[in-house]
Amino acid sequence: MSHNILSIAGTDPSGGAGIQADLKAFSALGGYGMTVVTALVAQTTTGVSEVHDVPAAFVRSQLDTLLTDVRVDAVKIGMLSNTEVIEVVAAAIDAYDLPNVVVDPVMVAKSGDRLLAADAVEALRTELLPRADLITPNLPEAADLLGEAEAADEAQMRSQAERLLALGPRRVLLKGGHLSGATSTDLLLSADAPAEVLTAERVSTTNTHGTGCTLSSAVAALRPQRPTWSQAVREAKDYLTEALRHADELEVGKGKGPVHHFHAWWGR
Ligand SMILES: Nc1ncnc2c1ncn2[C@@H]1O[C@H](COP(=O)(O)OP(=O)(O)OP(=O)(O)O)[C@@H](O)[C@H]1O
Ligand SMILES: Cc1ncc(COP(=O)(O)O)c(N)n1
Repeated sequence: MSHNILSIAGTDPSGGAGIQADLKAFSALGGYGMTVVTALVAQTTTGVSEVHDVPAAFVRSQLDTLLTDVRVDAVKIGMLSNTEVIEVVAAAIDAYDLPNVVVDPVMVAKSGDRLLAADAVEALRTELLPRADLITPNLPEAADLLGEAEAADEAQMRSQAERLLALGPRRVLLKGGHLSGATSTDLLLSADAPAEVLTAERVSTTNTHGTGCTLSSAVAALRPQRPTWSQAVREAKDYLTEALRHADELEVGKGKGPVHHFHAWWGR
């Protein structure tokens, strides 16, 4: 059986993050990829120069057009720009009863540029988080969602993940990529299963553009093919680590380059 995986996100012309990264991960992991574009972003490995938001009504039009035709087996949600777009996406999750909803609460690109309006964090917290089967915040996003300081160690990550779970998502994957050390550790917390610590070797590379997009998309692609969320998340993390290990083989741009999707797949 084939699986249709939808990305609702913004673009990256350099192909390392956003919808372009999502499609690469879906394809490499055996999903049929589809997209609803929320924002056109002029960005590359060195940063964002301009953002052109797609009007919320046209995001709705893309969703309605697609979802009245095609069955969706999992959804990855990335950059949503503003409150209106968040409301449209939340309404579509309900109206079409979308399954396996993975929300990557994208707020700020690695370059420091904002991808979500500051006044839209509240809508993300109240409208989208409770509709998510899994959320995948990094440490600054977790802090922003909770209105707290950033976690500085694994113990603080654990207590923040618990408070994020209380905001309504079925599961939380809190990513520790922004901490330092020999390993890069994430925490998976859910209401109905024991907490899991996912540890991987910290790959020595500056080519980390789109790691968050890749991880959340890999989970969405794998979830319909695996019996549990835990299994999908663990394999997605392995996939990302492999893609990071081969990132330096690519020659893309002068800044933080992308991870290597297809090599990651060949390595499996
Ligand atoms: N150098 C690295 N080596 C191995 N894994 C890493 C490295 N950097 C990040 N990761 C992993 O990549 C995933 C994304 O991590 P991170 O916390 O950096 O998220 P992010 O900031 O959302 O990514 P992005 O900036 O692309 O949105 C996590 O699983 C994290 O553990
Ligand atoms: C459209 C879009 N979505 C998400 C990210 C975050 O990825 P990163 O933090 O690695 O730049 C991005 N840069 N662009």
